Amino acid sequence: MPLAAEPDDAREEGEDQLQLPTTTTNGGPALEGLVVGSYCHDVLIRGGRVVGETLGGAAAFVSNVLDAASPQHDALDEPPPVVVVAKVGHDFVYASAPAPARHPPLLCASPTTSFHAQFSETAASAHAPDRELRRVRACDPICPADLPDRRFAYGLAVGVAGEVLPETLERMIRLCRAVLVDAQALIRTFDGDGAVGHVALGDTPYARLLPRVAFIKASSEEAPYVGVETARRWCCVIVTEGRNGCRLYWDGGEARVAPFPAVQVDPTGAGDSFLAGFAAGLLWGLSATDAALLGNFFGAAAVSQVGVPTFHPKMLQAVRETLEEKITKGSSPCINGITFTFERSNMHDELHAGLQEAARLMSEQQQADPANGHGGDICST
Ligand SMILES: Nc1ncnc2c1ncn2[C@@H]1O[C@H](COP(=O)(O)OP(=O)(O)OP(=O)(O)O)[C@@H](O)[C@H]1O
Ligand SMILES: O[C@H]1[C@H](O)[C@@H](O)[C@H](O)[C@@H](O)[C@H]1O
Repeated sequence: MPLAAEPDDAREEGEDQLQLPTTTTNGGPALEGLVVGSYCHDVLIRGGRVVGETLGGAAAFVSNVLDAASPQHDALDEPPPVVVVAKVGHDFVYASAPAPARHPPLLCASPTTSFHAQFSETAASAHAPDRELRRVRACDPICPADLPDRRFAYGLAVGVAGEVLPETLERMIRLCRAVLVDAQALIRTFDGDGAVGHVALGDTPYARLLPRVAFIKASSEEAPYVGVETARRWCCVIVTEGRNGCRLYWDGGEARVAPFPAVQVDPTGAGDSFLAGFAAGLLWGLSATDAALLGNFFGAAAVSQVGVPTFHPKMLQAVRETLEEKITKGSSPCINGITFTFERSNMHDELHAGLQEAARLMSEQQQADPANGHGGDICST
């Protein structure tokens, strides 16, 4: 399978002079990540009433998880760096929220992207959306020239409003050893009213880039537009299934990965947090199927709070201890290898059990602080 495990070698003139990732004190390459996608304003509406206004944009959820869950570098005692390329307007109201404060966006003359999420009064089903999204404002797209001129260990293309242009994704592929893509960045359409729809990936200019992407993640609703059977010939496809966990499809195999229990108060950002947890799992050296456990864990954490979640230090400590205990010292980050391992390892079930313990701490935290997440339950009827 042509996984882009090395920086893409079809480079443009001048790109050979780009700075390679700096090396760490132990001689290994610094696993710097590149996240591309804009922050946005989310307005949550239910029964015609605004029930929440939050920071949104996949980049906010993704960087929140990567900062919390990436393995710490032994020598530096801090997670490897993540560079976020996001755009907002002067009207952006969340500049001091933790994720944008750590990863400041580029300021544009156009307004911040804004979504209205209309929640259904009835429970969602497997393939029916739990909310209808409308893009009411759109910031400028992110262009290739907005990306830093250096190489990264991995990249996440996580647009929400069509801001990751095909040429920007192509540039990411050139700069990053492995690129993970959220299908929502590629297949969303917006009608005159801003209502979000989907187009078949095969009919977009992104389709030709798929063989140079390592992983594409889609929700069950988006999966038919991605075309799992075709896409899996090119890269590993991950389909998230809400409270049922997820499935992985690669050329020659597939796996189902069990979920973690959660009391869902707001589904927003579940897919974003899943993808970041999955990437963090690869950084820890897990196989793709094992890394999806960490994806499911952070997806469950996201739905337990309204907006971008806050992780309790005890819960994060439990996650780290589980990973440190299960992962053999010296195992190299999967994302940094020549090829990826997809199959579940023989410690998959133990890893699930260890993370389940951390999930228990998370739900205790939620019960102790029901207002956690800025204002209650968006979902229940
Ligand atoms: N109710 C839930 N309970 C436990 N885990 C959940 C729940 N909902 C979502 N998750 C976790 O989050 C992952 C992503 O969820 P989902 O499939 O709903 O993505 P999505 O539709 O892209 O989400 P969003 O668009 O809201 O970000 C799931 O694969 C699962 O691991
Ligand atoms: O903040 C959310 C979130 O990033 C979702 O993943 C995306 O689907 C929405 O468009 C966005 O408003």
